[in-house]
Amino acid sequence: MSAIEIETVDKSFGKTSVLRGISLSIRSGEFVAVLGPSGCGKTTLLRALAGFEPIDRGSIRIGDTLLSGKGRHVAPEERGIGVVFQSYALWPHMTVSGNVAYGLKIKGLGRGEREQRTARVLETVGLTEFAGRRPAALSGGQRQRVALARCLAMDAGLVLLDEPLANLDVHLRGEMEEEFARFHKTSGATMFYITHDQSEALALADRVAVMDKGRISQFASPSELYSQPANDMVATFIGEGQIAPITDFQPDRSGYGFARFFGEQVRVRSRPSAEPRATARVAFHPGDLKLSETGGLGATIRRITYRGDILRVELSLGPDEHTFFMNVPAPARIETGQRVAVTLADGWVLPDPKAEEASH
Ligand SMILES: Nc1ncnc2c1ncn2[C@@H]1O[C@H](COP(=O)(O)OP(=O)(O)OP(=O)(O)O)[C@@H](O)[C@H]1O
Repeated sequence: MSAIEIETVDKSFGKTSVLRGISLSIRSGEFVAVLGPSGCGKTTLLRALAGFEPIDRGSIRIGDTLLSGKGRHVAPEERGIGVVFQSYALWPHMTVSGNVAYGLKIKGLGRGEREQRTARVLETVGLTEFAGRRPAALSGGQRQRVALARCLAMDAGLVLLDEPLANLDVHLRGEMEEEFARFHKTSGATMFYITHDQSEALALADRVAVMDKGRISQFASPSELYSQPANDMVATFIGEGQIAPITDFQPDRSGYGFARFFGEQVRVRSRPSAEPRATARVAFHPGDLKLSETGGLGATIRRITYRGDILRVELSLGPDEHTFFMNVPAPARIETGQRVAVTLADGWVLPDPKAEEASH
């Protein structure tokens, strides 16, 4: 299976620009999730990759083959791409094995090979005993597995999944996440997984492309998105991130530095290339604020929400009473209205947008 190169793809519907200069290099066998708020263009990108949607500009390649771009548009059925939609798209009148074998028949495979291959992929996805059932007699998760089996049978080196878990209950979602991970491992296929659920994206993907208003905001590993967001959108979208102003930022060129957080000196992380700045902004998560017994910043507890193993605490901080959220391990002896001292244990200094612009 070859790598996928999506280069500066634009797509508009009438006057609405939906994809704006999308570029993504996806490695062979990689599990990539595309994550973003509703309407940001995720499905349109998937449809462009699958060949259901012609693009206005740019190109899409698999290996050396140009699929879309420069006056060329390869038809969906000729792209060798498997697609799993949330609505499953199974034939209701066919059995499970009929659904899996159908594509093979169209491909011109003889009966013997069809049956053999169908039996093999049904075993891979654990559906052998359901081979004779019709889709109506299957659970949502089982239908998903039929759709996956179909991709496997067709030897799809690239599998596109559009919100495949959206119709499933929470329990089944967990099981199917494992199923997708297993499928990825055993098939070696490249996976392109669209979702607006970040826990799904972060749990499954090698790299996540965060989309915002038709652009890629950041394309990075889950841990990099979480701990080194490239901009405000990613910082606040991932992991309940928050942003606060800092002053007197002094980086030390090793990826760390010091700054003043509401006047208190804190240690922060930044890009090693970051320059000193009189004012900057720091991104952090609710778990990065800690209650302190030995001094720190004065804060007032505004609200406490019980979340099982943690308490989610809403605080107001600093002279302007900024609102922030902090996680406190439960149980804890704190109450609404209480004055407490907090410290910022970890934070990431957001890159300077002006410096970014200058470097491009
Ligand atoms: N065929 C179409 N004609 C006109 N506008 C369209 C068409 N398809 C999508 N759009 C518009 O393009 C934008 C992006 O839609 P898209 O379905 O790609 O977003 P999405 O990120 O997948 O959203 P969601 O998570 O809600 O499914 C939306 O504003 C949508 O209304």
